[in-house]
Amino acid sequence: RKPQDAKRIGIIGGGIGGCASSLFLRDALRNDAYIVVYEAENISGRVRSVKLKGNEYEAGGSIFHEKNELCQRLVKRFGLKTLKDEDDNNNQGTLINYGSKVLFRSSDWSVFNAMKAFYRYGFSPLKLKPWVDDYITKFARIYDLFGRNCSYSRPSDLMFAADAELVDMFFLSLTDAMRKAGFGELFITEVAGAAMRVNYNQETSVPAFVGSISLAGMEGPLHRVKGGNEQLPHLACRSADTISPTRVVSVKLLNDTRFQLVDDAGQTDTFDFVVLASPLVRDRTNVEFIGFPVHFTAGDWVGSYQTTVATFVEGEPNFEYFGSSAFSAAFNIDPNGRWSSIGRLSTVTGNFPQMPVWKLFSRASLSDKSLSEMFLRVTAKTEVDWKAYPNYSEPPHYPPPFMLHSRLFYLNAVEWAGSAMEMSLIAAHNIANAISNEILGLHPQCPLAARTRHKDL
Ligand SMILES: CC(C)=CCC/C(C)=C/CC/C(C)=C/CSC[C@H](N)C(=O)O
Repeated sequence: RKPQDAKRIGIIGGGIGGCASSLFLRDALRNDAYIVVYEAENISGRVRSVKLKGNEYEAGGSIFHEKNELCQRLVKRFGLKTLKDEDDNNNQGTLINYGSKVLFRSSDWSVFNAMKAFYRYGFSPLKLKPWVDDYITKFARIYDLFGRNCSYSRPSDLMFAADAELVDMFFLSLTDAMRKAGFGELFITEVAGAAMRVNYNQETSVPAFVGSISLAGMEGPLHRVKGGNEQLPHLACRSADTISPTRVVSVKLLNDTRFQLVDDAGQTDTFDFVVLASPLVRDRTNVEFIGFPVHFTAGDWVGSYQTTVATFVEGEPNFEYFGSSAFSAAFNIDPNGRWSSIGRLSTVTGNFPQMPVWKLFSRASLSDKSLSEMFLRVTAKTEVDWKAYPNYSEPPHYPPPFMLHSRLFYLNAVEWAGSAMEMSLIAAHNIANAISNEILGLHPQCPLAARTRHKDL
């Protein structure tokens, strides 16, 4: 094709999903596409590190699972290395708390610990890994589907094509799914509760799909990119022809095949395909849609996002406040607790600074008074406050479609199944397959989608 014939693709949002969409589209379409990524704030979005006293720490999307193939492939492709997110050799134990009451304490997986875990939770700890691994294996069939160029118009269709059981997990709470699988009540409340709190700042009443992702994020093996996860979106975004440092304020349907985007600098551009790679958030009308059918603009797919505050503190914790002697990490399952989790951090290069640095997650900003109760000494601190994840206990109760309208895709729909770096890459790959199949006239033979079974989707 001549450059002027290249299809124009506008990507709204330069987080890991938007940047990966650009990369996967470039892979599939080479010079047949002209790609613009709009990002007014920072490329890499919620996959970001913060600086404290000259060192950098992961502040947002911080880990991926060893079996997360798309993350692994990008790491390899960009010539990066990973750090295994394993305990440092100075691990001083992990606590599960209800406020300042310690419910369970582990030091490492010694025989003694296994006995303690058995005493409190029975056989449940032994069941966890096989249960989570089974879902990870089912989930991994997505990579075969992508290898065949398959794409689906909804997250539930994609999951169903990988394995029907994955979709069943959208309709059960984590608590119910774990009960059904024979896990004990105390284990669900405390261990699954701790996983949900540290990964999503939410409870086990959320759908089992995101719940099992959160357990996978506790079980591991887990990795992160040496030097910082944000390198992945930054390097992926190099595949775009233009990065526009502006915010798209409206998407207008010009006719059935073209869209007009207007940004906050007043620039207008037209595109053949649009990828919305930014969450549709209630009370924060980020993009106006003009000229679309009414059902599209009714807001059924707009949800609320959970505020998570990450506070980074260099200092000495007041371990007594957390009801214990020294520890490396603690999770609080009290739903009204001031803090959700606290853990000692290593830098993005894997070093533990001499003066320990701690990351606290909470639902609201921690006042100086609270911090002075939690720490005997604070020598430096910084805070990142963001709408980190969907609020899974509020609508939409199952994920919105990827395809909002012919040739208009919503990447962050996938977050309503589960929010994780790999999930954004999966949505990006699915959308890139859909767009490139249409441009190249490909019609791959793909397994059936969910609606044949789940009529309500
Ligand atoms: C369906 C299941 C059980 C797994 C799917 C595979 C998958 C997406 C695993 C991801 C595990 C993981 C790294 C979870 C962390 S959750 C969010 C976290 N706080 C972060 O992004 O840093």
